Amino acid sequence: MGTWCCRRRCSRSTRVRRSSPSSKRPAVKVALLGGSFNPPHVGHLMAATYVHATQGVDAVWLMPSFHHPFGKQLESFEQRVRMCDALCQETSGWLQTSQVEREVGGGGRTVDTLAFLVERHPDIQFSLIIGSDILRDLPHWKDFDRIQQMARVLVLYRAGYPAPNTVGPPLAEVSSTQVREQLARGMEPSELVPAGVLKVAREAGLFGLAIPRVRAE
Ligand SMILES: Nc1ncnc2c1ncn2[C@@H]1O[C@H](COP(=O)(O)OP(=O)(O)OP(=O)(O)O)[C@@H](O)[C@H]1O
Ligand SMILES: O=C(O)c1ccc[n+]([C@@H]2O[C@H](COP(=O)([O-])O)[C@@H](O)[C@H]2O)c1
Repeated sequence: MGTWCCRRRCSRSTRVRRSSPSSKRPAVKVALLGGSFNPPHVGHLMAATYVHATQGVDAVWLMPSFHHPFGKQLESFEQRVRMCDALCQETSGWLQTSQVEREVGGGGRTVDTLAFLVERHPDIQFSLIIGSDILRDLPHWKDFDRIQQMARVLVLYRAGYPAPNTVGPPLAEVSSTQVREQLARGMEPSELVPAGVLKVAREAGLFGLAIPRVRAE
């Protein structure tokens, strides 16, 4: 019986268990939450927590975009991965960061990422989480029909974006845009972003923040 997680060199102790072909274990269930994560915030954490708590999944993987399909200008992939890792530290280990979009390359289309993951992990059943704000963009997504064949799509009710057939109650009214705006005004968005995520952003001077000076002895 091996263990598996979304990153080859995962340091977390709570990895997703993989069932061997001979065992009768049910398939491992993983929900994917793709996004810019520029930066990750408590809305992402609440969305992932809600799905983990109610939708019968073993793990949730944050999938930061490597190339954003609509060309959004973002902080570097490496720094967004570091911030996602810091968000994952808020959980017992069921939330993990996947760097799969770097591996897949191309235009960052979700259908391509999902096809890659389905082929790589035939023993995992995937769900795809999207917030209800995304519904208006779906006509511009590549092959959304094929996505629905490969994964159960969970549309969460993002506060401010009511839509039919969403799952669950309205989630937090918070966005990365709001966080970036607060940082630009010199405010501390400590109620919107976990402290560990803010620490990464400050130390790396992301979002126009001044890098803290190290005082010489
Ligand atoms: N507060 C929230 N409630 C529910 N879903 C959310 C929330 N914030 C983000 N999401 C969902 O998480 C995914 C990734 O979102 P993303 O990283 O683009 O964050 P964002 O806050 O929308 O960013 P930005 O303000 O930069 O557009 C999307 O499916 C989005 O709908
Ligand atoms: O597949 C597509 O065509 C597609 C088009 C736009 C966005 N997406 C994905 O949707 C997720 C959320 O995007 P965003 O812009 O809200 O950060 C992220 O994983 C994107 O890669 C996917």
